[in-house]
Amino acid sequence: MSQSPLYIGFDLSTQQLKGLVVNSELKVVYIAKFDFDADSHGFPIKKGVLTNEAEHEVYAPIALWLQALDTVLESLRKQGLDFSRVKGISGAGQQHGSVYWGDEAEQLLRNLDPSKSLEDQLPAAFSHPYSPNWQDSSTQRECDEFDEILGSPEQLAQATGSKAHHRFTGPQILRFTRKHPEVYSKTARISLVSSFIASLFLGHIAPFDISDVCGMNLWNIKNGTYDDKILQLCSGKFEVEDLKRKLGDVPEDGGLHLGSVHSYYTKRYGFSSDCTVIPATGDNPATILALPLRPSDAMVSLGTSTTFLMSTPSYMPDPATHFFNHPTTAGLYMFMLCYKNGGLAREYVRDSINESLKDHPSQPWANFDKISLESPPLGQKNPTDLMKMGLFFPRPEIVPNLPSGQWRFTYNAESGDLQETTSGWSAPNDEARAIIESQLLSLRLRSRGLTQSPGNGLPAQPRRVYLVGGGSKNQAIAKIAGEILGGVEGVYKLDIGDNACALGAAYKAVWGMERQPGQTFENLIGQRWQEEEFIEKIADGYQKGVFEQYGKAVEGFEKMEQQVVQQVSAAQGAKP
Ligand SMILES: Nc1ncnc2c1ncn2[C@@H]1O[C@H](COP(=O)(O)OP(=O)(O)O)[C@@H](O)[C@H]1O
Ligand SMILES: O=C(CO)[C@@H](O)[C@H](O)COP(=O)(O)O
Repeated sequence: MSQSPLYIGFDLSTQQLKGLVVNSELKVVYIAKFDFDADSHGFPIKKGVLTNEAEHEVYAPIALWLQALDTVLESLRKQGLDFSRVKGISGAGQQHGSVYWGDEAEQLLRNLDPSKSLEDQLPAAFSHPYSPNWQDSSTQRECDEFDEILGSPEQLAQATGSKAHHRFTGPQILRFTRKHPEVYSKTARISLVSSFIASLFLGHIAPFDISDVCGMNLWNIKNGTYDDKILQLCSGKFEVEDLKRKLGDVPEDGGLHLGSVHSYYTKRYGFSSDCTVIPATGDNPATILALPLRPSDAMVSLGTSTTFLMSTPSYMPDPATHFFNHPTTAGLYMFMLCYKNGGLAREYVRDSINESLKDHPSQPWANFDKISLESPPLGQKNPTDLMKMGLFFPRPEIVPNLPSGQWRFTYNAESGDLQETTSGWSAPNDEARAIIESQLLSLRLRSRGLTQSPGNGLPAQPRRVYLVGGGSKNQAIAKIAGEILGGVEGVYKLDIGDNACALGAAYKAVWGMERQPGQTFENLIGQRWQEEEFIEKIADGYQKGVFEQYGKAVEGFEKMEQQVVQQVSAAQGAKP
């Protein structure tokens, strides 16, 4: 029994690298974490990234991730992991980030020396030492060009699953060709963060993953190929064939055996030489693999970003949302909403509440949670009071596309009257519940086309809402999520809380290695899944009355967003 196989999932996210080990029964046996700000040395980063505010650039040093990988493996060894039992490795990478490899990359990867660290020997493999981060918003010009190339943002979304977004890899590459033309011409290959993780383990450059490639604005989802017209645009003044070589092929099978782990890992850590690398995917696609998700379920990932995820057989792209190929199952898609102002925006409110109370409790969220739970929905002490709602964006937002700023409104649900005002607002306390509500109302507004009535005359809503990511520990958020999003069976959290994407990546490795011919991910994981052990109900879902009241608030919220977008466009002199 001691030799039973183990599988590792790595999660290379914005603020940390995690390694999580599971057995064939899907039980977690080891977890190691490297927090970029707290545990790294030699990088002047904040929250995992560097910024160049003048150009709205956000990027991460790649050498930091190399330091993190050896440290996480070392930590697993110290915990007693017998690496020889590990039969498969997969990973989850923050989406859209790109890694630029130079001419010597393949040779350096092939000849990794186990007596040296990755950080000591790989920096020369990169033509550029930084990876543009998903929080970057430097590519407005390129996004405009991408949105036009097929005729409209709608047509780009129809082809690639998304309209152009600042963080998407295609616009980022086009900007790179303009800002760093010499470096681009010296770049042999481009990886996503996901394929970068797989490459480090393989000892050569791994292909893109079938789901994560959809985060580039380059892949035609229905045709299953790169879109030639878009590639032509993306290559800028360079040859399109050269860009194709840099990007490489995209295998369709998310469980493909890419090859065995490089001898660096067998010699340095004791991995078995038959340990197999399975394609790593994006952190959001990996998150939906952390449980056998049904098409009627919703997941909300409360990480640095907030994302809303559903698995669906319907491909219904729209400029306000994202569709990706499902990471394991052909014919299914992942629907996603993504917000930049997630965890860090909530932290600002949390910190200003602690500051105003001059109270810095050991559990920093204690005051924020207490105040949110004591505040009535939408700030309405009486049903006739005006609803309070706002937008809280310390960083430029994705949906809606707005610059950083704060806007506060009151809304009369009976008359439809909406007023921009701070009167009646008591800052910062009213902002605690308001920021949670604001983020969740936006999710409800944009996902309502995908939910259905569960029957018995109930309104359309998810069957269950699963919360994952760092914020899933938060009781106040869970309660308000149930009130706003509903969920006939309730709001749940995974037993492993904020490690869902690493877990999904580990499950992907289990499936890749142990599946029978033709066996789907859902079938294999569904058979081994132990609901009572793996998930916990943390809040009620649908509650009659409050759900309907929030339904009225969604109408006001939509109006409020439109008004702010118009105001900002008018101020910028652009059309809305
Ligand atoms: N108790 C809590 N309540 C609300 N948010 C929390 C709590 N604990 C952690 N967080 C949030 O979780 C975020 C990190 O989540 P995580 O999923 O680990 O991040 P990543 O984006 O790096 O994957 C932090 O930004 C923090 O604000
Ligand atoms: O840009 C997106 C998705 O489109 C982000 O969700 C990134 O994938 C980073 O996620 P976290 O670090 O917050 O997990």
